[in-house]
Amino acid sequence: MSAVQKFEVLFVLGGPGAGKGTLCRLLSEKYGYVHLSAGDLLREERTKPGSEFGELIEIHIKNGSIVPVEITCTLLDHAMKISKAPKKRFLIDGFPRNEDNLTGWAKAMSDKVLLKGVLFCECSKEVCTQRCLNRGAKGSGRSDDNEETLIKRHEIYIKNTLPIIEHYEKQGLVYKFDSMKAPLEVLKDVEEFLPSIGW
Ligand SMILES: Nc1ncnc2c1ncn2[C@@H]1O[C@H](COP(=O)(O)OP(=O)(O)O)[C@@H](O)[C@H]1O
Ligand SMILES: Nc1ccn([C@@H]2O[C@H](COP(=O)(O)OP(=O)(O)O)[C@@H](O)[C@H]2O)c(=O)n1
Repeated sequence: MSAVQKFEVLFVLGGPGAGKGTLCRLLSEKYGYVHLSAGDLLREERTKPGSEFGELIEIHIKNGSIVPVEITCTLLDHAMKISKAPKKRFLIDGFPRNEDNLTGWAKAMSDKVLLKGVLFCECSKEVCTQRCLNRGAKGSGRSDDNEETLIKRHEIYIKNTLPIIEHYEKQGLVYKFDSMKAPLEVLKDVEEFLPSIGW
């Protein structure tokens, strides 16, 4: 009897506005990897009629704080299960973002998923902030692309997310690249890394 094939996952982390979503979209278009953005899934859940979590999610997003992992992990798990992509290779964007995300994921998902690595989009706070403000000015419609929330998002990134990246770094799982470069250059750098994980 053959062993059940696990879903393969790359986490994509970096500051708010570092370009995680942009990179994931490029990779997904070119290679067919499934892009799952934790933030997008939460925003979608927030607006579902009758969602019991809508209000709680909006409070966290507006405040720049992190939604409890039970909610986020359930959304990710469901999205992975219903994915029809032929190759079960997932880019999980913006997760895990704090200790609660990390432990909740390990508890719920470690049997089903093989973590292949962590892509770390390195970008200065100034550039990240400007990108989010531009995104807001261009009509992202996001309740968190404003200066006040961005200060909090950045603080949470430094205090809660960087230690998660360090945790994975100790395991030799992190691939760092300069996401201040133009999107296609970022893509090219990441493409050099992919063969090392067999993708
Ligand atoms: N490498 C890049 N160079 C310039 N602008 C970028 C780059 N990557 C993303 N952007 C722009 O910056 C904003 C934030 O990018 P996004 O991919 O949504 O970041 P994140 O998912 O990390 O929040 C978007 O408006 C996007 O078009
Ligand atoms: N794992 C996650 C990811 C996002 N979020 C929430 O969603 C917001 C936006 O996250 P995002 O990944 O879409 O955007 P960026 O802040 O990376 O630009 C965060 O500030 C959190 O409030 C969360 O609670 N938990």
